[in-house]
Amino acid sequence: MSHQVKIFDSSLRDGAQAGGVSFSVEDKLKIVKSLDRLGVSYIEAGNPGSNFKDLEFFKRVKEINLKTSKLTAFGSTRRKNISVKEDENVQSLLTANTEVVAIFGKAWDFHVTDIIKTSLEENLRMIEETIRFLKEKGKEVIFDAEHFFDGYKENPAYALAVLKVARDGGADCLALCDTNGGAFPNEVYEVTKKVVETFPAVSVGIHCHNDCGMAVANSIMAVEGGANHVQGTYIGLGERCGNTNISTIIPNLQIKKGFFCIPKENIVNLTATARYVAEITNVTVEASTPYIGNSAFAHKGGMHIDGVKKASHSFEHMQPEDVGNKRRFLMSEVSGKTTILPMIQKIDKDLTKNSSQTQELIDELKRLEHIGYQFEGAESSFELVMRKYLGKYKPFFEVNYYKVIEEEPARNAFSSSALIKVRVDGKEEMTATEGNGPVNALDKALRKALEVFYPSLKAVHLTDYKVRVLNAEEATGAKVRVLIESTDGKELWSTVGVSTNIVEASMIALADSIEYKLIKDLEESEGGENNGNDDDTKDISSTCRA
Ligand SMILES: CC(=O)SCCNC(=O)CCNC(=O)[C@H](O)C(C)(C)COP(=O)(O)OP(=O)(O)OC[C@H]1O[C@@H](n2cnc3c(N)ncnc32)[C@H](O)[C@@H]1OP(=O)(O)O
Ligand SMILES: CC(=O)C(=O)O
Repeated sequence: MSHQVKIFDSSLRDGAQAGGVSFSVEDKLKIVKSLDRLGVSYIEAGNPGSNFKDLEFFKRVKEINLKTSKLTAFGSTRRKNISVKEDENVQSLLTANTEVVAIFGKAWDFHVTDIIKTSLEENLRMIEETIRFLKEKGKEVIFDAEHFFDGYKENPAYALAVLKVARDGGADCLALCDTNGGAFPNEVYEVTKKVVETFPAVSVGIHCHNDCGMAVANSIMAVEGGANHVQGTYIGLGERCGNTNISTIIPNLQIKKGFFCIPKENIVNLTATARYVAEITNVTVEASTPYIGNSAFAHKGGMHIDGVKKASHSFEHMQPEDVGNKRRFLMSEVSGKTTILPMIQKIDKDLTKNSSQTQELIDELKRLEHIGYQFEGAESSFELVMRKYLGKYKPFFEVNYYKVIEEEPARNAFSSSALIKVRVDGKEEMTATEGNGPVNALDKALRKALEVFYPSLKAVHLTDYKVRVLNAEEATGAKVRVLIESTDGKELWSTVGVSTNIVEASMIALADSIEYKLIKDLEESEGGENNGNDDDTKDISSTCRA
């Protein structure tokens, strides 16, 4: 049986100290449930002495029957010169009524004398008495030795004396905190090893901040030094530069180093949990986050994609599915033929890497990217380029004419109106609509006109619209790239348009989005691929205008 490292998640306490984060009680309850499902040992869910929200949370969390995690309330030792019983913060920890409490106390003599402004002896009493009191109340107590590494560097005897009184008070775990995030892995290893040797009968934990980008490395080195409890936040959120990222530390310890952190069958849920926690927290997980980020297994360089297709471990340290993530191949000007071949073969299965069309299409991809297109994330637009080039394209509609009018001040909620004329199978349809901006008006007008012929478009709507200025030095004359994301409730797809005119760039992306949906519908109804009109046109100019 592998050695256990207990995972202590503080997303809802230290994570809540991150700029831009504000959890509601409902958010906290949802995150508690998902971390419990994942199987972390402890969930430090709030600071009842700090605010009303956390007090309400600790009342309501009783409704949840946790299966694997122990709920933990966080607070400080008693204040100086009062008894523990008189201390409101300590009382609030009891009110929270959790099985476990984590309390922090100063381990750096400078903080004792200059920040909380008391004597070194009183600080030791504050720590020991608070822990003893909480133990007498039947709590499992984790002692967070705040600033332990900085304290140890300046006054090791005092830092160790702090741990000794915590141990004597009955602490179940001594968590060594790199509160300022300035420690380096070799120091963390040496100091943790010394603490483990000095206090062999008690669990030693590690709590790192990421100010030097070392939080995960430092936590690993603490475990190497004998720590068996790691604190952090699930997606690395925390004050300043964040805390040890739990979604990184779990696979590092469990998959790479052979420790037990969470039930084996839950490792596959690491990515979904990260996305869920991020969604509830209302933040975006950095795409490059190890293991669980959207780009953690995304390959862009043509040679890398070629290598991965031949043998995935040529450019991947592990299988993405093992942590519930996915491999992605990104299409761009640094792609090679291998990258675009699957999409080409979806349209024409007889083409190969050596077909002249494959080379011509990769050249076209690079030409379009050179003039400002970006197909990474807008593969649907390039699929249309390919279909047109390969003659596997049926023009579902033509836009004969459009006009957008802006009116300021607006007469009503709509400041813009659009007039559009489309032709489908020789029949013309003209519509006008209003919108809260020119693109909104155009989008509505285009779909309204085309819904007459293609009712399935009623289900399509935009989920994202992004504009990027490509050559800012041209100021208002600059070229812009518009990326839109659409959905029909079943699938998401992205298309792109480029022009010096933002309305035209949007129109290109909107028309591509509709074309893509219609091709998809046709393929579904035919139960296979759309072979279009098979007239070998190589006109791609109506999709991507140079
Ligand atoms: C490293 C960490 O993450 S530790 C946790 C830090 N997290 C937070 O601070 C978030 C929650 N904090 C809060 O809501 C508030 O700061 C409260 C409710 C705890 C305290 O609020 P206030 O009483 O108004 O005090 P304030 O925040 O201004 O100052 C902190 C006080 O705590 C004292 N203090 C700080 N650390 C400790 C400690 N380890 N033990 C005892 N007292 C401490 C300080 O000396 C200061 O006391 P003073 O008012 O006598 O000077
Ligand atoms: C306890 C804590 O959050 C710290 O010292 O960083």
